[in-house]
Amino acid sequence: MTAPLIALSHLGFSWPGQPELLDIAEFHLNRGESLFLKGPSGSGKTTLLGLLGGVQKPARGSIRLLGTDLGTLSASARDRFRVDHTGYIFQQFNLLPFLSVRENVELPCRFSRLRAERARQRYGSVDRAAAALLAHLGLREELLERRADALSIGQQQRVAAARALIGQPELVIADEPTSALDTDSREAFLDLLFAECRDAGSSLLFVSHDQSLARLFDRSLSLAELNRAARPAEV
Ligand SMILES: Nc1ncnc2c1ncn2[C@@H]1O[C@H](COP(=O)(O)OP(=O)(O)OP(=O)(O)O)[C@@H](O)[C@H]1O
Repeated sequence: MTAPLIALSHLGFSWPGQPELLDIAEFHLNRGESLFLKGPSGSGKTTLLGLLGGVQKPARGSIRLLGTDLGTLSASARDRFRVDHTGYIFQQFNLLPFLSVRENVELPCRFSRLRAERARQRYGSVDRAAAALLAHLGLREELLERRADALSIGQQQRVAAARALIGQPELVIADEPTSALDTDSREAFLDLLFAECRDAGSSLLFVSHDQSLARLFDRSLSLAELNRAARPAEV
């Protein structure tokens, strides 16, 4: 059996001056698995994603990604490790407005040699990788050189997904990426995202309030059930 992609053990975390927010005995995500993580507003979902990406450090316990304990890495090594192995889709997409669509998608390959190399191996060049991913996600080719802020919300979301997927990171993290879309567009976007993650062999960790999407994933989990520090109202 292969080791899980993420293995979290006895994690504790609190923001400065605040009571303990997360107390999680065990959590794992398998290679290639898609997981739906739900929880009410303020329950710590984004904080957990930050810990899994090595943005924050746990006060206790360990988080292993690909067998590496993130807590043993320096801040700069964690940053490198994150960009090599994790793609993010944020709720507000966080595209750089003054860059073109293509430049936004290629950004992770500027910071990660590993992802640039994988993109080249698979598609011949980083440019071609960006164009292919955008085409798979349904974005018309003539939009490639447009500024990112000239796109509709649905189009920006596809650009954000292509940016997360370029260079086949082992983990794709999506934090409420569909909240700005109507129900039909949400499911259509998710179908494309699943197909691309499958193709790249990436695991998908997807956070949302929208319980109706849970049935589309391999597994669904409630943070409140996992988290022993959850307030009773959250469970
Ligand atoms: N950078 C920060 N500094 C201090 N406190 C923070 C920070 N980020 C989050 N918190 C606090 O941690 C708690 C959990 O926030 P978090 O954003 O992780 O929840 P969430 O479940 O993702 O919420 P939402 O669904 O509304 O996005 C909140 O009480 C919040 O105020």
